[in-house]
Amino acid sequence: MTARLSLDGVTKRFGTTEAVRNVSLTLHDGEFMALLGASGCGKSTTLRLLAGLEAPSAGRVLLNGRDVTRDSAAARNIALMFQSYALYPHLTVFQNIALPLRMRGLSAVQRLPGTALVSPVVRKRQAQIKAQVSQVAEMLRLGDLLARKPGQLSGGQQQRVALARALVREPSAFLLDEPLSNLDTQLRADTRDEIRALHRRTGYPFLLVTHDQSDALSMADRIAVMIAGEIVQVGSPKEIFHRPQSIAVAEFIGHHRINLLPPGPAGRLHPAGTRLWIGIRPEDLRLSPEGALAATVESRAFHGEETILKLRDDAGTALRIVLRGGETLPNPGDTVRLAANPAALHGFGADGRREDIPA
Ligand SMILES: Nc1ncnc2c1ncn2[C@@H]1O[C@H](COP(=O)(O)OP(=O)(O)OP(=O)(O)O)[C@@H](O)[C@H]1O
Repeated sequence: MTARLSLDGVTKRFGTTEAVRNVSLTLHDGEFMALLGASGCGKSTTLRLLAGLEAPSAGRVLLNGRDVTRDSAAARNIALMFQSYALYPHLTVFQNIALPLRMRGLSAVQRLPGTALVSPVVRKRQAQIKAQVSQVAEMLRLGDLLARKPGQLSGGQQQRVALARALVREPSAFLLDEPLSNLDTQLRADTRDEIRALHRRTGYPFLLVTHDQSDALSMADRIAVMIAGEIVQVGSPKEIFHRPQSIAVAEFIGHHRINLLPPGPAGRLHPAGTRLWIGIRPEDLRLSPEGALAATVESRAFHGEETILKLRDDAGTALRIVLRGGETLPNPGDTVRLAANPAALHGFGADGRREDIPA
């Protein structure tokens, strides 16, 4: 795969705040990458550095292998979409989408009303713009809405107009900053599909910034996990979920927070001879009379399709287990035994890094 857009050892400081620390990251041709991290970890700054809206304090930005660190955002032609759609309310959908083409393809004088009547050049260019807008509008199912103003559109439709406006520019890459955060659950699911489909149809490299792991896990080919200004792991959604490279990533990923058992004697869930922290996801633990780990139930919460038990093991460690079957549920105060498939255990050394658990 060809590298399209990269950060090479980039650091960005705002006064004494180091928002982005020595980040190297490559977005390849045609791939869909998610930049995932908690609020304030430096995701938006990373996008702005890529797009050319911020200059790095150190390091380089590369576009198609060329150093563009000092190039303007306009020269890079990278589409950057924000949480808010930033459409012009007084312009129609057609005019909003056509705007970047008009700015690029017509001079200030040629953009004046009426010039098409007297100039064949302007007429020809306007016909081209109309064709380009129609093609993109069709792709995003906006064909019937071209005469409306943004105020007459739903949130999802406004979002599609913003995508269309970015798309007509034929950008080098698409950077999307939390595009789903203003949407309700159903619209969010539809827009996820929309963005994925747009990516497939256009083949542009996409980088999606999100704090929502479900968005990242469900949409991206690769995920870059960012914590406190640093990229701590890059991998496929399955790798990130099943093989987190550190306790920090393991705790960040997963619908339910992973259980962590401190190093302890063999037995319990610890294999013989290890001094590792053992991570086990709440959905990977099960109740079993022969289970190696004894624990007391502290609370039980029914959530419809699943029940969450909070427990404490005999070494005092708090644990959670998610039950989805129809088993008889223990009550608070009961002592139970827990078992886990050895393949579901994650081992971490004292420095928090992943280590293989000896067989
Ligand atoms: N222009 C700025 N001046 C000073 N500090 C800034 C500036 N922009 C960002 N920061 C700081 O840099 C850090 C990273 O901010 P950034 O907006 O990149 O995070 P984020 O991960 O995108 O957060 P969110 O998900 O909340 O948007 C924060 O501590 C923020 O306060």
